[in-house]
Amino acid sequence: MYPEYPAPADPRPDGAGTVAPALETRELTKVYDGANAVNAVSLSVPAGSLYGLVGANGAGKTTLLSMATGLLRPTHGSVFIDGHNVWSDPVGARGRVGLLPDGPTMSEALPGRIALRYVGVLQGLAPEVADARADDLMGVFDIAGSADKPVSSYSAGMKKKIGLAAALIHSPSLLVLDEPLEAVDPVSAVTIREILTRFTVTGGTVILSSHSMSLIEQICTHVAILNRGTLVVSGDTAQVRAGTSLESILVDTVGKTPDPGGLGLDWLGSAPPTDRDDR
Ligand SMILES: Nc1ncnc2c1ncn2[C@@H]1O[C@H](COP(=O)(O)OP(=O)(O)OP(=O)(O)O)[C@@H](O)[C@H]1O
Repeated sequence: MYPEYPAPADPRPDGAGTVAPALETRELTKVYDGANAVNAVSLSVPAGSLYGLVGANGAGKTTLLSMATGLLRPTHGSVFIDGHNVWSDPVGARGRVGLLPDGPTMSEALPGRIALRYVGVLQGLAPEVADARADDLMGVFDIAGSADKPVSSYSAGMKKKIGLAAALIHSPSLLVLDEPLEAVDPVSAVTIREILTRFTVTGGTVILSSHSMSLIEQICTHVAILNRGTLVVSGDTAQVRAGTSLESILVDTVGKTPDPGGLGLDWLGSAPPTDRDDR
C-alpha cells in the first residue's frame, strides 16, 4: 500500500490544451536524521525525453527516484506522473511506470521466466501474454539460456538485465531506472542503450541515474545534476554542457578535484610490511 500523503494545494492539470510532463517533482524533500538527503527538488521531465540524473555518491539520486515513483514517502513536496499525483492517485500514476530500483527487483528464489511472468501478471497482463513477453525480453537481453534457473544464481549484470525486463514487461509510458548499466557487459550495454532510445522514439520517456558521463552525453536529451540533495542545474544536455564535458561540470560542482600531491596517502607505494617484530 502507498503511504498517506496530502494532496498538493494546486495539482497540475492534465486537461485540454495542456501536455503534462511525464514526471514532475515539486519541492520534493527527504530529511534523514535532520539532514536533507533531497532538498526541495523541482524537476520537470518532458514526455519523450531521455533524462539523465547525475551526482556524486550520496547526492540523493536514489532517494529522489524512490520518492518520484512512490516507493519512499517524501518529507515534503509532491510528484506527478503524466499529471497524476503519485500519492493521491496512485493507481493512475503507478501503472504508467516501469521501475528498475537500486537493489533486488523480484523474488530471487523463482526461475527467471516465472519471476517475469509473476511481475507481468501483477501488472495486469494475461498469463499467456506475460509468458510471451518474458520470452521476448529474455531473448533480447541474452539471458534466455538461464530462464529456468533461479534469479538468485544470476550474475550482477544478469540481475540488472532481468530487472530491466521486469520494468518493461507491462509496456509503461515512463521508465525510471536507477543505474541501469551498472555491472552490465559492454555488448549488452549497447543493446540496452538501443532499447532505451527506441523506447523514447516511440513516445515513451526514460529517466535514469548513472555515474557514466559518456552514457549520459551520448544518449540523454536532458540532464539534471544533483549535489548534496540540491538540484544544481537541469535542462537540455547540450545547453547544460555548454561546450564542455559533463564530467568537468560535475567535478566543478562537487568541488573536490583531488590534488594528486595532497591526498595524504604518502604511505601508498611504500614497501608492504614484511615480518612483524612482535611475532
Ligand atoms: N534509509 C536511510 N537512512 C538514512 N540516511 C539515508 C538513507 N538512505 C539514504 N540516506 C542518505 O541520503 C543521502 C542520499 O543517498 P542516496 O542513496 O539517495 O544517494 P545516491 O546519489 O543515490 O548515491 P550513490 O551514487 O552512491 O548511489 C546519503 O547521505 C545517504 O547516506
